[in-house]
Amino acid sequence: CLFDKHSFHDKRKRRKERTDFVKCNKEDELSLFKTKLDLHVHYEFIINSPDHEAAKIWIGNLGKTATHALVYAQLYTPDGVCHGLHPFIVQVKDPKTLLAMPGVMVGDIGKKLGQNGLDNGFVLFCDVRIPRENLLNSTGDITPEGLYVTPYKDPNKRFGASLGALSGGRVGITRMSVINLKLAISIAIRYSAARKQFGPSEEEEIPVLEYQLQQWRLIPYLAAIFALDYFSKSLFINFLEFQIGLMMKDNSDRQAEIGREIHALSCASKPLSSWTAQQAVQECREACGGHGYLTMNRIGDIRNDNDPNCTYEGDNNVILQQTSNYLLTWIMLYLFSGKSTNESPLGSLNFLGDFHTILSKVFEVTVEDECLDSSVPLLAYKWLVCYLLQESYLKIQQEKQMGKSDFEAKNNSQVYYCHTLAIAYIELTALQRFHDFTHDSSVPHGLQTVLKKLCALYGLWSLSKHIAVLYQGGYFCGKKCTELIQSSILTLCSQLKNDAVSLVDTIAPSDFILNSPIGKGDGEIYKNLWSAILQGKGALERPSWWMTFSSDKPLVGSLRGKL
Ligand SMILES: CCCCCCCCCC(=O)SCCNC(=O)CCNC(=O)[C@H](O)C(C)(C)COP(=O)(O)OP(=O)(O)OC[C@H]1O[C@@H](n2cnc3c(N)ncnc32)[C@H](O)[C@@H]1OP(=O)(O)O
Ligand SMILES: Cc1cc2nc3c(=O)[nH]c(=O)nc-3n(C[C@H](O)[C@H](O)[C@H](O)COP(=O)(O)OP(=O)(O)OC[C@H]3O[C@@H](n4cnc5c(N)ncnc54)[C@H](O)[C@@H]3O)c2cc1C
Repeated sequence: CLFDKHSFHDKRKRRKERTDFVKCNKEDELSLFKTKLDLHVHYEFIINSPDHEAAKIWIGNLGKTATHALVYAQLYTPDGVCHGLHPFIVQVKDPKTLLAMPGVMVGDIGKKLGQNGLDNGFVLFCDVRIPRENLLNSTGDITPEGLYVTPYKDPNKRFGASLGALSGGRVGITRMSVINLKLAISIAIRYSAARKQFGPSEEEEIPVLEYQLQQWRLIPYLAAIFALDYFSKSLFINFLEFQIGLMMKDNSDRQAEIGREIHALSCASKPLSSWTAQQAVQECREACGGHGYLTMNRIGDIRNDNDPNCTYEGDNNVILQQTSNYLLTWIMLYLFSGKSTNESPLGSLNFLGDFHTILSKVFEVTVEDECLDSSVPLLAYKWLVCYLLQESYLKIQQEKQMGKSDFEAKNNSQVYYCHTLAIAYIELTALQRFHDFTHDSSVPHGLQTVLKKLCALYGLWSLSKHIAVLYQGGYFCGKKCTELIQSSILTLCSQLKNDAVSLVDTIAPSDFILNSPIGKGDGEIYKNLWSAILQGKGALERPSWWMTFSSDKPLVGSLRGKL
């Protein structure tokens, strides 16, 4: 150490006055890491967490398994300047003993609602020294002379680039949620096709899937599987293109634009996919009646395992704001400043080039036959996004005119405006991509019919949640518009009902993986359920407490009050 003790402590003292954020593994958190970080002249960093509130918790694998952590910390240079969040590799455990390294307090946070196959940990640091090389330096570095250097002029841009790693997780979670959706719907549709209940006469009982209500509850989610499956794969391919650009050190404007668009898309695709799955799993649980509540049938586990997809890698409600910020930047840059519109590299903004024309449109469909096509919800969605974009922008301006700060104006414009805007934008993008796919000549003709129906159903059903805004902005007028959307949804559900089991067979994993007696591919729900129940541990045995209870049983009346 080139600092003498005195000067080192002086620096520590000055640091004490600051509250810094250190994020372990990934950036964010509920509990802040109040940490001090010094650059040592021997080019070591020193990390400290002043108290338990500074503990970073929830880190996947850190509780029991991981030996090294990626820590996001505020980087301070010896001149006292803070350069913002940077990623550091820190060894937290000895790989031979799995015991904590000196100065590191690391442990497991305990049982969670789900995902207990993975340990989540906490960590605190006390004077932990790490070499200068442990700073991952793609967005900022320290020279051998101890100077901070970065290729980014704007600290916010450097911060954004540093958070770019989170996009990959969000793209991944979008797909993970689709998998959960597939599992739950496979179980519920197979069960509903086999489970008979009531009927038109005393003698005849019909499968519950024959009921319009059951179809309306489940088949739109089946359509959502196909739409979101295609969309999430296409997003993953976009993400790969972006990663290849990063690896090839592509510094072009296009590469930077792809990064921003992926960020906007993934911050909304994760909410769309995880919320769709979460709502679907609950619907499936109820659609399977009491058996849906039996642990062995798996729906409870799927619900609990999908649940954190709504929270980790950024809470859905929080990251949706990143998407609406992106869209609002577009409107300010290209619309109100009078510049001509540009096309976004991944195409999700291209339709905004016709912003004014789209806004002047109204719903023109008059008969159900025309409404059974995905081009109908697609047009409506384009109008919806343009309208919500305009209204969100105006709402923020209005808040500012009332004297609100930028921070307050944004916060007060989320509900009914920016939040809905981000959701409508991602639903439109998912629908547009699936629509293009189902109309592509490379798709075999024999499959196109059913895929187009699924696409139309997904579009109409998603759109039906925005009916109030469609009337509010004048796209819909009169009750006929809603009637057409509703009757088309029911017609498509009924048309797809006979294909539902075959469609499930194309997406369900093997019975071994699905692991649900009522969801098995053979449809023998009662045989499978009966067999699983009888094989249950202790199913036919007396309760474990019986012996204790009967050998030490109080006499009847002996516990009665003596007075
Ligand atoms: C394979 C799948 C595996 C799944 C397992 C998952 C396990 C889960 C693990 C975790 O949960 S790890 C922890 C994950 N933590 C988070 O996701 C943190 C969520 N919070 C945030 O990302 C930030 O708080 C947030 C960006 C939402 C808001 O931060 P700020 O309000 O300080 O930032 P701001 O909005 O001012 O953004 C600064 C700039 O960075 C940009 N930016 C932010 N994130 C970016 C990103 N990811 N890519 C590109 N740009 C990004 C942003 O657009 C903006 O650009 P502009 O200045 O040009 O407007
Ligand atoms: C199973 C699991 C695994 C995880 N694994 C990891 C991991 O490996 N590494 C890691 O670093 N983290 C991990 N996390 C933590 C996770 O990333 C965070 O929980 C997540 O980012 C949400 O942050 P938070 O918990 O601080 O929520 P908070 O930000 O405290 O949010 C609480 C509530 O407040 C609302 N809210 C917050 N800010 C706003 C706002 N600006 N406007 C409106 N509403 C707002 C949110 O919508 C939310 O409903 C994990 C979490 C879970 C559940």
